[in-house]
Amino acid sequence: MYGTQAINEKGHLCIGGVDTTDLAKEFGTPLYVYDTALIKDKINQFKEAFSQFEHVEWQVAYASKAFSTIAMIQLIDEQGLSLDVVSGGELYTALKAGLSPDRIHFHGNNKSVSELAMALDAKIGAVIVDNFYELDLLETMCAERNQEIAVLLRVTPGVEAHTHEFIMTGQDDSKFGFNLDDGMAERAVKQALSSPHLDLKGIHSHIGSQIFETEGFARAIKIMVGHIEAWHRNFGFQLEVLNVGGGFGIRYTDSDRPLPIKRYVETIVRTAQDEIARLNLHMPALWVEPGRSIVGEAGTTLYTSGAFKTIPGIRKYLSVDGGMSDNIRPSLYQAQYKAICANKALDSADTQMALAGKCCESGDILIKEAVLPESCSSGDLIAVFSTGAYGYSMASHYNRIPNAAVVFIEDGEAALAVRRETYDDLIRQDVALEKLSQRDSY
Ligand SMILES: Cc1ncc(COP(=O)(O)O)c(C=O)c1O
Ligand SMILES: N[C@@H](CCCC[NH3+])C(=O)O
Repeated sequence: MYGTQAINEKGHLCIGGVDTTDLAKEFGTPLYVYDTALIKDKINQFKEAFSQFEHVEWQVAYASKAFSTIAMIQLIDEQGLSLDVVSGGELYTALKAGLSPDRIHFHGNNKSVSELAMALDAKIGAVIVDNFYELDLLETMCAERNQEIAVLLRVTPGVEAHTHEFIMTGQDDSKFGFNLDDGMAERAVKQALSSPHLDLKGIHSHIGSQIFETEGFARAIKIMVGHIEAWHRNFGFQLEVLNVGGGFGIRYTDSDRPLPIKRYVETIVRTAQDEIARLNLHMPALWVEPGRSIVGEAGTTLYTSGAFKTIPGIRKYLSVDGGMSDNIRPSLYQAQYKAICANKALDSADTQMALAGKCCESGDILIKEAVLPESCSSGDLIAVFSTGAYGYSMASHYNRIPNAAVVFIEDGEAALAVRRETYDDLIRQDVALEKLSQRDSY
């Protein structure tokens, strides 16, 4: 159980005081349900952990790739966090939600001219520059507009985080960032410092995602600060911001043992303080970019079960009304999840079955070895936990399945945050070819 989750006297899973069977009736399934009290609790854990350190400036920029909607950005705004965006779409959502542009940081390894123009028009807080192509492009665009912009440079510290290969990002062989080892980062720092329109504030690294230890962050900081000291000595680079990215792990299944948020933050602050003091540098502001650790555990997906089949001696398949179209992570990363039968939450879960999605793809299995009550069958409500990060945001229209609705729950109230797509929404952008519409019928 996570956050405000509880089981009521009817044996139904409740979130924020609301019976999930009522949610399913009102909003339909599949349904992404967010426990906003838990999101706020995670945000507070970051704030409290940083606030222990009196003389440290910090910013927590929520990584909106994990889950970006107008309602979510409004919540981030209300909580006073900054925001990391990685595309024109995420930037547009943030601006439309009313977030102050100076709190927006723009990431991405291939920002287009129009995306950078949108960022410059809005006068966002910082662009995190990923490569030389972007460094040149941004300088040219700023020169044309006679505008200055704050930048950080994304560097790859060569640290391999202990996580799935596809979500490791800090190693040398990566599409992201300037390598520290081969001198590319140093060249980029020199170029940015000599650029009349780029205000180089600092450097950024992100070593990966769903990380369960603090050592990788400490190593990355030590490596980065070592280089910063050399750049300071050699050409007077003054670091104002050290951004160590996101990647803090969460609990998907009972075997996941994430560290408390406080532990990650304390390691980051103490390592930075120690290294900065050791090398006699000026303490920079510390920025982090958590995505998953803010929204992951707060999201639960509700499905209705339908078809089932039992292959004697092999396994039972119970299919639900969603799948890889609303949660690609099991098929993409072999990610593990836990489910319960939300309308039979007090029945003992003792029967192993595969929880299958409805997409036309053998790999569309949400949980290969789900353990559910034996009686769990068609027409039941299945809750899959910890789907708040990279579920909705990575949803697809595969098999032309409309995107599920999103509700936010707080204090016994459910508020619709994203309407369920309709079939008409699906074909809204389709253009019928005139030539074909006018043809004689065969
Ligand atoms: C640059 C950057 N910052 C932040 C994040 C957020 O990571 P997480 O959701 O694991 O906290 C990511 C994604 O992994 C990222 O690439
Ligand atoms: N989308 C990934 C991780 C994000 C990678 C972003 N750099 C996941 O679901 O775990």
